[in-house]
Amino acid sequence: MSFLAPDNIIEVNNANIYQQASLVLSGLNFTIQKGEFVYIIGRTGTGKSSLLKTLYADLPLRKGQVHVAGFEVNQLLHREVPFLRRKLGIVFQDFQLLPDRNIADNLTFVMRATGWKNTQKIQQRITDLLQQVDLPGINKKFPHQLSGGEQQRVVIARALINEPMVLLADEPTGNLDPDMSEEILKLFQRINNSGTAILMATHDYEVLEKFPARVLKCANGVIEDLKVFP
Ligand SMILES: Nc1ncnc2c1ncn2[C@@H]1O[C@H](COP(=O)(O)OP(=O)(O)OP(=O)(O)O)[C@@H](O)[C@H]1O
Repeated sequence: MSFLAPDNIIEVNNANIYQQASLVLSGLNFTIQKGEFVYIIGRTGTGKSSLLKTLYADLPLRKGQVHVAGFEVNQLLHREVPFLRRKLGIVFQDFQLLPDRNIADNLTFVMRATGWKNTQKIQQRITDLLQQVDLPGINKKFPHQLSGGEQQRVVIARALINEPMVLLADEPTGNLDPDMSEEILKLFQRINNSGTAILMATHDYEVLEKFPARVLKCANGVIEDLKVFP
């Protein structure tokens, strides 16, 4: 039996991360506290995405223990995974909005899938979320009518629907120019200031310099806790 310390949102103990038969990262030990902002850096192929996928139970953990938002990820049954995902917000590099639905319908789709039933409450939550990401009133627009940065902010709104305790972001600025990236980071800071922990994989050293925070570096099959960049 093991417990998540009350101030920790993520605990990783002696974990190995695999992709198929290959060991990508080994002997991982780190914790992330509630409300922390942490980057994962490392060259391409060093395992940043694989680590995030393990945290949201998209890759099985074969060795070690991982606790995320009160769930022991390595013990989760397949049917329990959605309960973990509801405690998380997940943001990827490619925006992954449904192209044939407007923004309100994109958000409603996820809300209904995660148990929201009351139409009035759904509409109110959409208004609040779009306000939160500085895109009020874009409900009826379609994804292709928005810039990349705007689409990414809608994705972030979608990730915030169920008030996650932690946001996992995989290269969220990977497809954006520097100004748009800065907007996304400012938004992340605001979200973080309101108490949501953020774990963000990135290659973007400009972002690290402008918005310094604790850094976990993936290299040579292990993770080094640099505390702060550089
Ligand atoms: N679906 C997969 N099947 C098999 N091997 C994979 C798969 N996805 C990734 N890998 C391998 O696992 C290793 C780690 O990849 P991963 O995507 O986690 O790295 P990354 O640091 O996130 O890279 P990038 O910055 O390019 O996204 C790489 O050697 C990669 O080739």
